[in-house]
Amino acid sequence: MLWVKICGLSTPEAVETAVEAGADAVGFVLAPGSPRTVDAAQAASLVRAARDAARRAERSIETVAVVQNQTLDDVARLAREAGVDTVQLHGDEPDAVAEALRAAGFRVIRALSAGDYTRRTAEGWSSPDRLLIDAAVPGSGARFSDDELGTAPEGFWALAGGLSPENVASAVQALEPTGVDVSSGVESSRGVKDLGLIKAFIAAARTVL
Ligand SMILES: O=C(O)c1ccccc1NCC(=O)[C@H](O)[C@H](O)COP(=O)(O)O
Repeated sequence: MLWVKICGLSTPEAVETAVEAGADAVGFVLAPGSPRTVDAAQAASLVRAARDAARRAERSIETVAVVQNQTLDDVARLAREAGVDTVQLHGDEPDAVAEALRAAGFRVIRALSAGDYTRRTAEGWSSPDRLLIDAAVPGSGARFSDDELGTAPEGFWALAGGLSPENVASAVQALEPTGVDVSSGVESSRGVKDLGLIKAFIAAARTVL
């Protein structure tokens, strides 16, 4: 089944809606400077809300801290204080950062633009972590064009960037990712999640076989 992550959540209501509607993962932006940014204490409270909702629904939920070009010490501290399962690296973090986070017990998602992914793999780069292929500016609501992604990854990879309840099914049919990730497409205005759009996105993603 398609893995579905709802990202950039900042209220318990939005977290509970995502979990109850069947999301596999929920993401919290711990990178500074975004209208979606939460601090570690807020993220910890959202992680608890996600786990409580998952317990009530008798299902599991993966909690993800989204970071970008922060130091390893900061990222490890934020992830520990927030109590997340997974760290999504959204910048130019060296592989050693991913390795250190794995050694500290976190799962890692490597987020790359389609162009960077294509360039890196052409140079022989590969990653032991799950991949998320995104537009050039993360969280912008922009889509990358399908031809920017030369050959899709072979293992797990999530498609992100400009997805919405209207386009998620056709995007999945075209690119055949293992998962999808959305933030802007489930917002009524930048940084403000719309509970109806969260439910509509998950329902639309679940129509794809
Ligand atoms: O959401 C942000 O503002 C953000 C800031 C810095 C690094 C990453 C950020 N977001 C990542 C995501 O929310 C998703 O992984 C993805 O890029 C969603 O994009 P979109 O649906 O186009 O908003």
